[in-house]
Amino acid sequence: MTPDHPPIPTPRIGVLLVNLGTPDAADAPSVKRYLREFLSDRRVVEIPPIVWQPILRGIILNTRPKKSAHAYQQVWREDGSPLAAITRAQATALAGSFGPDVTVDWAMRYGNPGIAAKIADLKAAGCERILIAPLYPQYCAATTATANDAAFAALAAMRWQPAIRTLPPYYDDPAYIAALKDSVETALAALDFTPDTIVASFHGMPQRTLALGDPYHCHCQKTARLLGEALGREVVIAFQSRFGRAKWLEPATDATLAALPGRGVKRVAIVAPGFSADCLETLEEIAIRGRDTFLANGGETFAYLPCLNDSAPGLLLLGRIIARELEGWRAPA
Ligand SMILES: C=CC1=C(C)c2cc3[nH]c(cc4nc(cc5[nH]c(cc1n2)c(C)c5CCC(=O)O)C(CCC(=O)O)=C4C)c(C)c3C=C
Ligand SMILES: [Fe+2]
Ligand SMILES: [Fe+2]
Repeated sequence: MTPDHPPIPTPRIGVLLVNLGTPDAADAPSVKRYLREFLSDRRVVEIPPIVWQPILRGIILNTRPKKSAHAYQQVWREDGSPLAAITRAQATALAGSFGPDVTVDWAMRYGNPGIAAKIADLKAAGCERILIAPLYPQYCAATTATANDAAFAALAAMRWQPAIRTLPPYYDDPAYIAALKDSVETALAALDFTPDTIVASFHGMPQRTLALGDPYHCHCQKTARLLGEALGREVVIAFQSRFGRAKWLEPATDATLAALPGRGVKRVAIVAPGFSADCLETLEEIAIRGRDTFLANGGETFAYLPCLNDSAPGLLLLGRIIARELEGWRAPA
C-alpha cells in the first residue's frame, strides 16, 4: 500500500437487528420527536402529505405525546424503553454466535440508534457484507419494508457499499412456531390457573392494506393457525392498537377481550406473537389496559404471556434464522 492509501480493515460480516423504534425518554417532548418521525413515514400513514401533515402537526403532535408519555412511564425500565433494552439484549446475547468474523449489532427504524449510523459503524469496522434483520415475523410494508428502505437509503450515500441481504419474514417457519409453542407452554405452566382460551393479538393495520396487496393479514392468520395446531388447542386471533379513523383489521383485541366473558370465557391468556420484543403495545396496551377491559366485562382471571424477547427459545430462533441467511457468506460452523 502507498503511504497515502486509506486503511482497509480485515473483511467482516455484519448482522443488524432492527426493530421499530421508541422514544429516548418517557416524556412528552421525546415522544413528540419520535412520533413526528414515525408518523411522517409514508409507509406507515398512506395519506398524501399535503392532507396528513397538517393533521399530524396541528392535532396529533399536540395531543398524543402527553397521553403516550404517560403510557410509556408505566412500562419504562431502569435501562430505558423495553423495546430498546430487549433488542439490545438480543444483540448482546447473539454476539459471537456466528463465529469470530461476524459482528452483531442493533438499530431502530425511528429514533436511536438509527439504521444509517449503525450501517456506517459496521462498514467502518470492515463489514463488507451486512444482513439487515428487521425482527418482524409477519411481513408488513409499514414495518419490514420501511426498515429495509432506511438501510438502502443509507447505502445510497456510500461510495463503497457493503453487500446487503435482508431477513425474510418467518411467520410460518417451523423454528418460529416451535419457539412460540415452547415459550407459551412454559408461561402457561407457571400460571396458577388453566385458561379457557388463548388469544393471539397482532398489531393491527388499516383494512385497505390487505386489498392493496400487503400479505401481513395472511401472515398473521397463518401464524395463529400454526400456533394453535402446535399447542393442540384453539387460538383466537385479534388485532390491536388501532390508530386513526379508518377501518382496521378485525376482530379488535379490546373488543374481543370485552366480549369473551359473555361467551363463557372467564379465564384468558393472551400472547403477542407478532412482537419479537415486549414494548408499549404489549406491556401497557395488553397487559395493563387489556386486563382491565377483560375484568371489567366479567372476566375472572387474565394472564399476559411474554414475547420471545431474549428468552432461550427466542434466541435459539434468532440464531437459526440468521445463520440460515448467512449461508454462503461465512464458512460453515
Ligand atoms: C409489530 C408490527 C407493527 C405494525 C404492523 C405497526 C403498524 C402501525 N403502528 C402505528 C402506530 C403506532 N404504533 C406505535 C407503537 C408501536 N408499534 C409497533 C409495531 C407495529 N406497528 C411497536 C413495536 C410499537 C411500540 C413502540 C415502543 O416504543 O414500545 C405507536 C406509538 C405509541 C403510541 O403513541 O401509541 C403508534 C402511534 C400505525 C399507524 C401503524 C400502521 C399503519
Ligand atoms: Fe405500531
Ligand atoms: Fe388474509
